[in-house]
Amino acid sequence: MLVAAGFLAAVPAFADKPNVVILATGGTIAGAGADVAKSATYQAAKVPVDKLIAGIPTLGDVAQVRGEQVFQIASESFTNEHLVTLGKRVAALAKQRDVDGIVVTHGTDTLEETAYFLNLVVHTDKPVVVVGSMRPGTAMSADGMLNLFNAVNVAASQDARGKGVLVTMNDELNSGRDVSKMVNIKTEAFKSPWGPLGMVVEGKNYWFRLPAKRHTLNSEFDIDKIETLAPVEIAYGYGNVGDTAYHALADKGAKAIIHAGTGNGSVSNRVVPALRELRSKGVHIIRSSHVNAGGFVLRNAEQPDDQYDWLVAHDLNPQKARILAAVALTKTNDSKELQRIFWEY
Ligand SMILES: NC(=O)C[C@H](N)C(=O)O
Repeated sequence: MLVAAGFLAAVPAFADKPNVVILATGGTIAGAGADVAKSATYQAAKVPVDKLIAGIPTLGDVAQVRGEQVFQIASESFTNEHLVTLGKRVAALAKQRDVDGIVVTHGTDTLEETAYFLNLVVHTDKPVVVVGSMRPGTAMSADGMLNLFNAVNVAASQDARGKGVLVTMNDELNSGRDVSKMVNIKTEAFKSPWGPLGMVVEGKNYWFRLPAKRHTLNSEFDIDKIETLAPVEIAYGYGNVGDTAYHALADKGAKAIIHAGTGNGSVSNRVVPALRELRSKGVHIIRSSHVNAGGFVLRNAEQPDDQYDWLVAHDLNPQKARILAAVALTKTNDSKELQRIFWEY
């Protein structure tokens, strides 16, 4: 069962404090290891949200906090159905007058996908903050406690409103649109290719820039009108690549294939004929780049997108491009419209 929503925990606080709801989905921030030395070998998604909240008594000084256990999973197991369920819950809470901000605790493996998804589909200017940790709470120097404390502070603050979905990891305030997991073993794991929006230090936000792309209230996508996401898959580009994966994904019903390309989103000449054939059968081909520090793919760079009617993901990495395509295809199948959406979001 996907949903186990329900009131689970509350931290006593003064009535004049902002109301923050923590939606817990699992991940390492809810992880547990066999002993304090186990910072990397542990089990994710073990600790319930009431225990996470109880572990940070100072949260009560910041906000009236209550928790809901939406899922208890490692984030690599997130599906489109999880995204839609979570998005609808965030949107419903954001409409409540007695909710000032929302925190989503999440595994870090797909945190960047969920944060971008919520940024695209939840119509609110209230702070929505997605947070995880790289070490379980049972480990020495666990990072989840401070990350969650920061997230609640940001969700409770007026100055975080209208900035889109945010991610608080390692004291940085990053846009959910831009941020990506860059390394899997350090607490400084999340970076945005265009830099953080700000810092959160000792419960205070320090802002340096604003998101330029459309999000939340200014988005044409609305989770209240979305029941299912379009099937979009990713295939990886590398030396000696063949076209088997592309054909297999299309045969299984992919409406779009994100080409996680080399360099400029380049496509091997061993693959080009297959992609042209799939496009002629109606599958959208979206070129992105899997370069580590952030790609930048332009139309007609390396491949004649205008001639082939392919799309480019611009600076979105393959997994974020999948999210945008899966959302956008719920509204349009027109390639010009889809390309406009990729420039605007
Ligand atoms: N650090 C983490 O949270 C990793 C974990 N596999 C997850 O994404 O749930």
